[in-house]
Amino acid sequence: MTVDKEQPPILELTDIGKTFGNIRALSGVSLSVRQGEVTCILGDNGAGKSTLIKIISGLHSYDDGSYRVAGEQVKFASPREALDLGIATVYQDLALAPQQSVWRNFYLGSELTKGVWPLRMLDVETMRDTADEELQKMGIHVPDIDQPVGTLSGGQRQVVAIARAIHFGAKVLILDEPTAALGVKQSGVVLKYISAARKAGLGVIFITHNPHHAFLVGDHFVVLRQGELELSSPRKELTLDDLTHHMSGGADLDALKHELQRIEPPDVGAVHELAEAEQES
Ligand SMILES: Nc1ncnc2c1ncn2[C@@H]1O[C@H](COP(=O)(O)OP(=O)(O)OP(=O)(O)O)[C@@H](O)[C@H]1O
Repeated sequence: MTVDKEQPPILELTDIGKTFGNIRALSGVSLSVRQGEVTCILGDNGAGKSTLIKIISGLHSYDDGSYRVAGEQVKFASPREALDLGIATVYQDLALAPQQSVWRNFYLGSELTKGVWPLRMLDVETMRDTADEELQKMGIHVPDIDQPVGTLSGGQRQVVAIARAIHFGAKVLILDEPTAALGVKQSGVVLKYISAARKAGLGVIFITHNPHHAFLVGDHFVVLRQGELELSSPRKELTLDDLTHHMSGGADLDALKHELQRIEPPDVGAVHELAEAEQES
């Protein structure tokens, strides 16, 4: 899909601030998400990533700034309101029922029924066939649509959750550290479906600690540091080295390097002599 840069972003956050008591979790954070693009949000523990996605998905309100969806100012009172505008979040725990079949999980919370009360019943056949069809359409091959979702690999479970969000009309897909608990091969499976979601025209927000994973699929990169923007850059203005540098402290790391260069290195020989003298005495 070609992205029309003149189109307004589907999500636009400007100068967002959030405090919890006297902890300032976010301050002056601005972010635009466009359809057909993957926006990566990176940052260390406590940087504010979760707080930011919880604001975007309607779990938290924001204290300062503005949040627009398709140009309209919003202040969500619940995740349901965000979902109604097509903002879907796939959390790390996936909210799947491990003992239930793949197709049942695909429809979890949105089950189809047939017949009229008092004979209303689950429309098992349609759900089973549609889930199978939808997964295949996205190129997701699960060995058996009837197998419990808990028997799939971590990567396959992630992609079932992604396919489900897309099927139920997500325009923006928020993925909360989907590769964090996965090995290289399984991470590759998930990254492939992040690309597929972008190709399908969704705006994808990919939260990760891993600059290598981000750089494989990202169009725009945001690094948070202690609740503030350390970096916001399109792919064409950035290398993987730049991104890794910003992730590992950026300006602070440069200052430390500079400081270390100024300090005389310790005289290791003198330290040995001192230790020997102490042993002899
Ligand atoms: N509900 C809350 N109450 C109080 N403080 C909170 C709350 N949620 C987050 N914080 C604080 O806000 C800051 C940002 O936390 P947040 O969880 O957003 O970071 P993060 O980047 O997602 O970290 P991690 O990668 O460890 O999940 C931290 O100092 C955290 O302790």
